[in-house]
Amino acid sequence: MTRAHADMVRDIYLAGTGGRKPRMPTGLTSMEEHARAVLPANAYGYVAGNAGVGATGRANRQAFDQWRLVPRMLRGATRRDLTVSLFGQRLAAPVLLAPIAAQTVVHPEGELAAVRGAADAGVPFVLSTGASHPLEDVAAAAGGQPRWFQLYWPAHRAVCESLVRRAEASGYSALVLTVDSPSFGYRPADLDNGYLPFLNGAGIANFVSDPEFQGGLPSDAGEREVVEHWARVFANPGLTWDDLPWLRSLTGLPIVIKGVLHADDARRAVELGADGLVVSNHGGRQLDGSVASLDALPAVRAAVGDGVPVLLDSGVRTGSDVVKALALGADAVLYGRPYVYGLALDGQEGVSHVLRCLLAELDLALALTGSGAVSEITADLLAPPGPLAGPGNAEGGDSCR
Ligand SMILES: Cc1cc2nc3c(=O)[nH]c(=O)nc-3n(C[C@H](O)[C@H](O)[C@H](O)COP(=O)(O)O)c2cc1C
Ligand SMILES: O=C(O)C(=O)c1ccccc1
Repeated sequence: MTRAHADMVRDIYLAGTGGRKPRMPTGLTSMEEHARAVLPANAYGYVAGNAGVGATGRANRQAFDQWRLVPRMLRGATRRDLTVSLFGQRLAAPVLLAPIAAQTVVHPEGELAAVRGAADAGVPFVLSTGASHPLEDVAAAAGGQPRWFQLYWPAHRAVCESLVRRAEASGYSALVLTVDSPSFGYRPADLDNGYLPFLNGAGIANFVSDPEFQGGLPSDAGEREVVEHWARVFANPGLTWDDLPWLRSLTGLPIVIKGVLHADDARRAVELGADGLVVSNHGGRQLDGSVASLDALPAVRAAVGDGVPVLLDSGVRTGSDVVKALALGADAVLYGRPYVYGLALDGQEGVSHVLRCLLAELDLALALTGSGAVSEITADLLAPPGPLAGPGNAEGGDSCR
């Protein structure tokens, strides 16, 4: 990296003096309202929607808001090193794009544009099993840039193995096994809209392109039969920890378990061969009323010790949020909905714009906390959590969008 990310901010200020404005908003929480204005209501509801009354969605944001950073002065802040190492891979920043299914519902190019935007910013992309494009096509669009594959473990082991082999063959360098969705949560927005993206084909590309999946279908199967077969194969509510050694024996790729919130589950995952964890409540879309991810993080970190990579998602919006997550024990974060709003607004450009904003803000947050490198972010940057103040927070804070 030849220029600090924060140089982008200076460029925008300088451009501003010439009367030019950036085409997209730079406020990372305002992406959402801009995207809402351009998206059909059902697509917006699918992305922004939470489970139940949205209690966990709000809790995710409140957890970030109640921690305050204590900036440190005069430590020298000309250069910041944002890079981190995970599973022997060097990352430009402690940020990856979260797996988000069915992205053609917000932009016709879907994950192809998103992965290109991620590659522009040097940020790894985590592709969902429920992607709108086959994983091989997304790998090709990524060029040489790093990518991980998120696995929803199908009901049929042959399909599971096939997805893993395809991911290996296409250069995905880690598997993210999501364990918090034995079934999808109770999501009123989608239920009210009668909107399930996979029903119109947006989230089943990795299945219809899979030889093992195809093998379970008559050759003349119609659309309805394909979706019904998908519904049988996709979900695996019977999965238990006892299945994990089979996956472990199947692949040499690092296995990262996503959706862990309890210290005992974290320990168990690691005992059974997981290489890393994502502390996540699926952005408040699964069990409404469940604990905020950030609140669950310290106990998970304590349970597995310092040697195991622990990532966090759910509610990360700003550079300061990334600093808070790292200060509380995360090695990196998954960035979710905001990049999908960028995708909705301007495809590949929109995604890279959102990431440039995030990395610029993170770079500045390091400068302003007197941290020369990500490794210098420690718990002593945090003030004890205090009560939330201000009219916005009195109503329950930002919604988690
Ligand atoms: C529209 C949408 C689709 C998602 N699809 C998946 C998925 O296919 N697999 C998965 O593991 N997580 C999925 N997630 C969860 C994200 O990976 C991540 O945990 C969540 O978005 C974090 O919350 P945030 O975006 O509010 O920060 C999805 C989230 C959203 C918003
Ligand atoms: O909406 C989700 O959270 C999700 O995980 C998903 C997965 C597959 C298809 C559609 C949504």
